[in-house]
Amino acid sequence: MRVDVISIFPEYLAPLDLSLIGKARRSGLLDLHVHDLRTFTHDRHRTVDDTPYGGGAGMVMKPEPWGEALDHVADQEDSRPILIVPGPGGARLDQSLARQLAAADWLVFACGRYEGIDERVYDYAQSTYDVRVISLGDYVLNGGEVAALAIIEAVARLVPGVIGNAASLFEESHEDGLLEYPIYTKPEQWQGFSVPDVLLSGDHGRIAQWRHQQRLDRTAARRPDLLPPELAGAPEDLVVGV
Ligand SMILES: N#Cc1c(N)n[nH]c1-c1ccc2c(Cl)cn(Cc3cccnc3)c2c1
Repeated sequence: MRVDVISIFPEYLAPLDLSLIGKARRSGLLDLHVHDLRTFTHDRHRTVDDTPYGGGAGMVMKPEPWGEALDHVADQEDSRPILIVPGPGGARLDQSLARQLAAADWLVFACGRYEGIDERVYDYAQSTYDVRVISLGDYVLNGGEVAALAIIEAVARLVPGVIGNAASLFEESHEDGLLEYPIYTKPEQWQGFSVPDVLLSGDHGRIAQWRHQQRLDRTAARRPDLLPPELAGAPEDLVVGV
């Protein structure tokens, strides 16, 4: 998978050099390119913003640098990439959308700042990109970089080979609609807290059943909205493993 990120703060994307994503880059599983939007300005001050037409607070990102940056990136390959523009008004990222994006060969992220990007950039990009506006959720960030980091991590980890133990993907929260079960490791006793006996039993059938029930209980308690329709609305103590 190729990923390009355009930002006025390219150093914000430095965490993508770390851990599993960094390893995926070094192994060639992830081909990541970060571009400084100011590279595509031509004035002495490398201007990327200006006052909004119609008045209003804050500044708007100028269309010209974005147009040049998006043309430059699109010229790198022959295929039609998905352009992801993080924005508070976008489609909310969830695991289903992450899986959809993980199937793409090429993702391009336009990380804006200020009050946002001139609307004509979205229109201009349609001829070359599959444009998607995506939000992390209903809270306010200062720009698109944090969202891009989250989306890239959520997507890249689904690319085969990025996560060493692919089996671990299947029982994670949100992968199949339920939250994850509690996990424990050594020591057996710690600060007066012990590991549930069933996990020490070696009875894999009982362990699997206990873990499934834990997932149902946790989902009922913390995220009842995620429960399958047949269990939605059931009293918490009646959400019994099915
Ligand atoms: N994704 C996401 C996301 C989220 N969940 N909250 N805020 C954002 C987000 C993404 C992109 C930008 C750009 Cl460009 C500028 N701002 C600041 C801003 C704040 C309030 C209203 N308008 C713009 C962004 C906020």
